[in-house]
Amino acid sequence: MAMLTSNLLNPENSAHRFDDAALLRYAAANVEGFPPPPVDLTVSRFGHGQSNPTFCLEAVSRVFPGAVKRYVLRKKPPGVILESAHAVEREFQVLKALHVHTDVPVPKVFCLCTDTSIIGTSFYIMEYLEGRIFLDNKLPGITPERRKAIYQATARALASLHKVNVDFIGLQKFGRRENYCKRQVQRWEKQYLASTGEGKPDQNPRMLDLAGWLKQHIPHEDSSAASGTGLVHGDFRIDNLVFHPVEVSSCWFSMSEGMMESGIVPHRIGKGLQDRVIGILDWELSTLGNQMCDVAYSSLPYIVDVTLVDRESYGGFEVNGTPEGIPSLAEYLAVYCSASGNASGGERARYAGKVANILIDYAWAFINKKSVLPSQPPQGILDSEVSWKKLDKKKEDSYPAKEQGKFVPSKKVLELCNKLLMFMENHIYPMENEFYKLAQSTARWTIHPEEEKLKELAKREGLWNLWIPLDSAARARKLLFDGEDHASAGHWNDHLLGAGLSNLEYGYLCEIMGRSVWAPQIFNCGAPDTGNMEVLLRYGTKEQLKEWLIPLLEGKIRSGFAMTEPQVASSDATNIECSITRQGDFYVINGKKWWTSGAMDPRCKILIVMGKTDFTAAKHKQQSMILVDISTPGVQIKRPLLVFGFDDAPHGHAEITFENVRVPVKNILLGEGRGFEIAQGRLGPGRLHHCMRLIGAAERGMQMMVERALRRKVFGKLIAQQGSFLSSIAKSLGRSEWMLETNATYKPRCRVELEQAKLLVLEAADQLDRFGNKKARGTIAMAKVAAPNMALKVLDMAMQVHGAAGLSSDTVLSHLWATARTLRIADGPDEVHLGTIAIDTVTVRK
Ligand SMILES: Cc1cc2nc3c(=O)[nH]c(=O)nc-3n(C[C@H](O)[C@H](O)[C@H](O)COP(=O)(O)OP(=O)(O)OC[C@H]3O[C@@H](n4cnc5c(N)ncnc54)[C@H](O)[C@@H]3O)c2cc1C
Repeated sequence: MAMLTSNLLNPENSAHRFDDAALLRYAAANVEGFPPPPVDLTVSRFGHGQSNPTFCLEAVSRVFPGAVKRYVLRKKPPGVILESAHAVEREFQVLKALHVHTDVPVPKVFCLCTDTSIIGTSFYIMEYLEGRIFLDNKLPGITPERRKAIYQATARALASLHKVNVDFIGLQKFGRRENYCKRQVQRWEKQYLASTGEGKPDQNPRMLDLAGWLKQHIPHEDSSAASGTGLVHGDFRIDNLVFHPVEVSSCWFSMSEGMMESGIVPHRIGKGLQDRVIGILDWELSTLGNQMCDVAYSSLPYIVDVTLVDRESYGGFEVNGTPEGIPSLAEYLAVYCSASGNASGGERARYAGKVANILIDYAWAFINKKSVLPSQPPQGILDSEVSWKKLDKKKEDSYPAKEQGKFVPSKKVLELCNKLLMFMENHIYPMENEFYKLAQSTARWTIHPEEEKLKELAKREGLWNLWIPLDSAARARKLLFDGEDHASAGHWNDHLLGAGLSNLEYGYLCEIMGRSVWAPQIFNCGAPDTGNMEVLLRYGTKEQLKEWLIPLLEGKIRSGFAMTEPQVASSDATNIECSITRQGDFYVINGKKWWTSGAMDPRCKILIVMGKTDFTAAKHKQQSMILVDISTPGVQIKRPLLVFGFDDAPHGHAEITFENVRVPVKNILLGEGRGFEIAQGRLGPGRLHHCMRLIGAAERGMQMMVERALRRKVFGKLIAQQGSFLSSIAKSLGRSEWMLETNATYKPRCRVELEQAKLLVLEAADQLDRFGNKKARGTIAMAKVAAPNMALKVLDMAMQVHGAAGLSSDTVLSHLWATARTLRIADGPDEVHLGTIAIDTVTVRK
């Protein structure tokens, strides 16, 4: 049975009696909303738990006696204790950071008092959470259905805290991330040795063997501060969680307009939030470190049962049977994976020696087991909202190495993929809301400070300028460093000229970046900068490279590409009218451009402008490209343009006029009349990147669609379970195609189209690497048609499954969709690519 929080209260323990008057004065001054004096204060102690003593303060206003307010006070134990033990200050710090900056369920903290004159030790006061606490992890007296939900909620709560990015909530110095397991084992061993032996309980040699084994089997990632490290609770178990207080009983009816229209009888839907965790308690052992330790510790009931009764077997659920409804260990771990993304006395202390020996035995038994997870996904898990598809996806996402095949990433690329996936999970997705918030505020045309910090982090992690193809990097290196000091060239090799990847290799990485509209720029891989840098790398002079390419490669400035003009059909670049006229040592530019992406960005310093230097030359020799410093007199940004209402702040798409803009002759790229040639070069790799990103956007849409379908119930069933039922209903009613599409069939269909498009994009990248831009153009054109059209379909279905939320700005779907839609025009209209494909096909046939 569940205990309510209030059932765990005992009358105050004399060892912890306070000076009520001092405490009242302190609370009135420091606790937000504390009843004004005169107040009667009752202090009772929570009986459960054995760490920092914890009390309930009940404040009753004498003026309004009905107004009872409850708070929780947590303090250090009285008497002399180790400096580092019972650090309520740290608990306060972590709770505050989590409550203010994240959705992790924790009580709100009001104040930390380090003045020992108030109650004798440091303490803090926090919100009182009335809810259910399950002291027995077998959940006796609970229905199987609720047991399942409770364990799932537990796994999700753990995942939520593990997803926290400590760098963003001020906890980056909360502990040392690396060598957590190693330090833990060393500490246990030391404590065990100190508490056994002469005059104390006997030493168990198997414990020493166990410590030795553990030290030899520390997971290799433990030594680094990267993957799998972050905030660790340190004591995560079900009895440290407060669940929503309402017992399950209520159901309610809902009838949407759609149901009324279709005449479908409403079903009982939704069982509410009763099994939601509303508070994770007891943060005394929290720190930064290897989060898998929390996962392992929370799985302990499956392995060993250390409740305080004598019995024959201390085996956990896996030995003595899992109580009906409680998911298997594999299922529990699946939910976790899927969602991620003092001892102030007490009975337990008396049993510590016995418990230690039981744990030693079970630890050895567990070590000798082969694997925790079965080779196949657990059956029936779909019913419990968990997506094995998502786990499969995660497997996919971890890019396991294979041995052969055309599109098999190398080990180096695999490593980069895994690093990038981790970066997305840890740094990009958690920041998306923040970035959107700023982009919708009045400060929309400014840069979020975290963006620049993340860029630095990406640089440090070697995830910078990955788009640079080998040949372009080689040219830049030669131009910039030939005859110069090798040390500085070495620095460049390491940091700024990419990772020496081919276009195909970059394809795998670019796809991952495309999953968030905010990601590419963090890795200095965003449009139009990559295309512009590519132009400079291929065609720039040494001087141009030094002046503009270097700051672009460093991510210090951004750039725009100004070709399209409002008054002419710009898909045919021979139409453009902007003039670039030579006058002595200068070119003078006059014209009007629009849709210059990135020009609104405060960091945008340089534009590549396409215009005509000779209106009388041959059709494809009239155009030139020239570098224009955006601050040159005569350059005027007129307005940002909107795409389906998105202005894409702070990046933006600008309308710009050029009035007698004078730029030095040295700014011309490659030479007069070479603009078309450069445009062809720029449209190769740079634009294939769009296709790669679109694959990523579709993957994200697909993943969100699946998650939603497995979570959301309509008419009494999960959307994912509606399959054939609704299909046949839809058919018999002759309803529109989406009804058929959005159910059993949509996922496989999307996947087929996505895989087709992905292979085509990879093929185009491969051809680009092997045959060059010109020969690969037919396949590139195919990819440019296929990718946005596929992404639009997948994202459209994802939006459909999300209902109204899919169309709102509360999910990333509508923005991803809008971006994908622009690319059927912005990347050159489909029709132009189809024309290229036709010409290419005819030429090949001939
Ligand atoms: C979000 C966004 C960002 C952009 N960013 C930039 C940028 O950074 N820099 C820049 O210079 N431009 C940019 N553009 C502009 C983009 O490159 C142009 O819109 C595109 O080249 C088409 O030119 P247009 O709009 O003048 O259409 P038009 O050339 O007028 O074409 C209109 C339509 O005519 C049809 N059509 C065209 N050619 C053919 C054909 N051969 N056969 C059959 N039908 C055809 C197609 O249906 C096409 O959509 C951006 C556009 C958008 C929407």
